[in-house]
Amino acid sequence: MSAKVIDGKAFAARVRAQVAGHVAGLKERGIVPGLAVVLVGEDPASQVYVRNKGKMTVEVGMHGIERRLPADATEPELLSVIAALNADPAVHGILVQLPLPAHLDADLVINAIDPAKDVDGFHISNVGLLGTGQKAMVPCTPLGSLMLLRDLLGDLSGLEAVVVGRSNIVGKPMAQLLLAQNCTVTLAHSRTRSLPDVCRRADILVAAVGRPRMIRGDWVKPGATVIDVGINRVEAEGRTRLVGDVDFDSVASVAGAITPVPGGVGPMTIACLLANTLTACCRIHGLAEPEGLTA
Ligand SMILES: NC(=O)C1=CN([C@@H]2O[C@H](COP(=O)(O)OP(=O)(O)OC[C@H]3O[C@@H](n4cnc5c(N)ncnc54)[C@H](OP(=O)(O)O)[C@@H]3O)[C@@H](O)[C@H]2O)C=CC1
Ligand SMILES: Nc1nc(=O)c2c([nH]1)NC[C@@H]1CN(c3ccc(C(=O)N[C@@H](CCC(=O)O)C(=O)O)cc3)C=[N+]21
Repeated sequence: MSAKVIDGKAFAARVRAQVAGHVAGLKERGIVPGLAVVLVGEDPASQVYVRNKGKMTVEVGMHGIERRLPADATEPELLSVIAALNADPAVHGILVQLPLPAHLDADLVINAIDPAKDVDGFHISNVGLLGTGQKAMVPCTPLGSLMLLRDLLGDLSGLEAVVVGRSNIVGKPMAQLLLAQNCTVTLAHSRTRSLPDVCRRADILVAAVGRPRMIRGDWVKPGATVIDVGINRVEAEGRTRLVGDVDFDSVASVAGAITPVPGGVGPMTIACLLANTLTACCRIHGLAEPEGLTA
């Protein structure tokens, strides 16, 4: 192996420590940032994410709120929970855990969140603000990935970036952020022709596909920086473990740097969720925003 393994876990701990420092400062003014997480149903993978988020919210000194609804909750029921959180002055961030059960319209639900409290950055207002280079709430996973890239590479201007996956929650906002950093961006997906050739052009390769170990060493330009967003549960020897969308061993022998799974982008997502909640709280209260925690 030749690649540097990017320690997202350690970086995320530093981001959380910064957030905690700002939260302590706000407390002296009598302000406690509040993050509300809305869960519909009992998706087991979601439960882990929610538990980790809850623990870290309290750790940085924020107020954590959880609203659980049964899997068969109706749209009006869910919308009324969101309306109450929008109106609650103790709540500065609202996250509705995705995916929602199929009978609920996710776009409608997300767009019911007050954009100022939309710490996922999924509301159409925030998507539009990001796309036009205006101040927005930036989706956590792309924001965390960008922080790792800037820390490692500094100025990203002129670099070839290839993002594999075009979801609204990862691929598209990741491409927007890289474009704003003056990368030459290619957004690849399931209809992309000659995907290995496209990937081999990349100085920065971001994998957000949801296919275990799809991207292999011979798809990667020597020295490239590889960000593996994928979180896939696979069965091996009777146990489940997490693997990314990147075949770590073969890619690590070619790449210049790579994020591991677990311990890469995942912890950064949670750290950025807390950073976004802090940013939202400062904006709502008309206070100066903390530096270095936004895109
Ligand atoms: N680390 C973290 O914090 C987070 C990790 N994740 C993980 O990231 C991964 C992606 O998540 P998400 O964006 O929500 O996934 P989606 O399923 O919403 O999107 C997957 C994307 O990958 C594309 N794709 C699927 N198969 C192929 C293929 N064979 N070749 C090329 N492209 C393909 C799809 O293309 P098309 O549009 O053409 O169908 C689609 O654009 C998952 O593993 C998820 O668990 C997600 C969020 C946060
Ligand atoms: N509205 C919404 N916003 C999201 O951001 C969102 C979502 N819904 N639905 C689910 C996906 C997935 N996601 C993860 C975040 C952190 C880890 C994470 O912390 N992973 C750790 C540990 C994982 C473990 O060990 O279980 C790691 O990779 O090291 C994983 C996955 C956010 N998502």
